[in-house]
Amino acid sequence: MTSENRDLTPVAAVPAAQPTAQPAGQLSFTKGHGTENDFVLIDDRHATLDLTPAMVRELTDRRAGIGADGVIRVVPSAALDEGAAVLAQDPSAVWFMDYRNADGSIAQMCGNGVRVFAAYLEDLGLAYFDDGHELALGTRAGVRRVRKEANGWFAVDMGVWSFPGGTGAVTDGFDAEVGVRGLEPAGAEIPRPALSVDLGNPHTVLALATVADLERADLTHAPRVVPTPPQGTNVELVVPLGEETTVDGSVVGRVRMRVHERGVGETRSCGTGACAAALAVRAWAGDGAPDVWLVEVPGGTVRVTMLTDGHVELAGPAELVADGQLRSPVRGA
Ligand SMILES: N[C@@H](CCC[C@H](N)C(=O)O)C(=O)O
Repeated sequence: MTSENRDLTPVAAVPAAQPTAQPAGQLSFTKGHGTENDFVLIDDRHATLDLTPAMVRELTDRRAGIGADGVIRVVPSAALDEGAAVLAQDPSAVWFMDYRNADGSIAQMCGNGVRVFAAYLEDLGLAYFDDGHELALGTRAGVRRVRKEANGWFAVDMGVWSFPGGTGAVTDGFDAEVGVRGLEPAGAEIPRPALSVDLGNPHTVLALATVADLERADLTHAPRVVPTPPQGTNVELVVPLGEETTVDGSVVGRVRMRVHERGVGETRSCGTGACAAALAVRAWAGDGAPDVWLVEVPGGTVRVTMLTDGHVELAGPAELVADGQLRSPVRGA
């Protein structure tokens, strides 16, 4: 089939009598991950599922449920209140990534999730990436555009980023403080200067001196951020690893990162967090710092590229690993 004659029209507009993708009492799912940031994916193309926070907690439970860092639901943009702004921005963004953290909370954006969502849409036959096709999709942070690279990675334009502390507040490179357990002897938790970065969702980046410091950090407890962000924040601990020249002569920066995610805890990767880490380290490095950064996380490596229009691009793998069906209905109690 060529790109000209594909019909990827969402089915939100079809009459209610059409069969639903998720019949009552059953829930089919797919499990996927992006650099080991893992998700339960649900095909709700007919927008029939009332996904409650309690259901999300049941699904993501690593002992009593399927287990994941979050849940991602495929739903037509036209079926959600938040989808109206997306469709006004780009009418071709017909599918919406309804992302939930493992604790049931809603987040505006998930960078690894967007890539896995794109792979899932492709697997469902709801999107294609051949012929260099770029997919527009809806998120709570606005429209995101995704393309597939020759190596199978997905590259996402993550939109406009900012340092919410403002240029004045970050002239010395910091606008917050973060205390992390495990860094100081005898349980002390000394606040260290950090930088807030907005990727549609909130991040606070703290630089550490050595990889040994990074490994010593205890992220079983949420780092203490001051001032306390009203809606919480994701905290990235980073160690800049320097710059290297690639075979094509370009210079890339390298960063090692661990993350404590809002609404989840420590995860093995965070795509928006990787963008925040690269943006912060690049700002701290000053003029002449590279525009391309490889961010090493416990679950793999992603690439972050500064685009010319004030946007940032995230690229990395997306894997679908299993399809399944819940044996008992999700109670959502
Ligand atoms: N893992 C995601 C971020 C998910 C949302 C985050 N926990 C929040 O609450 O903002 C990513 O890959 O970006």
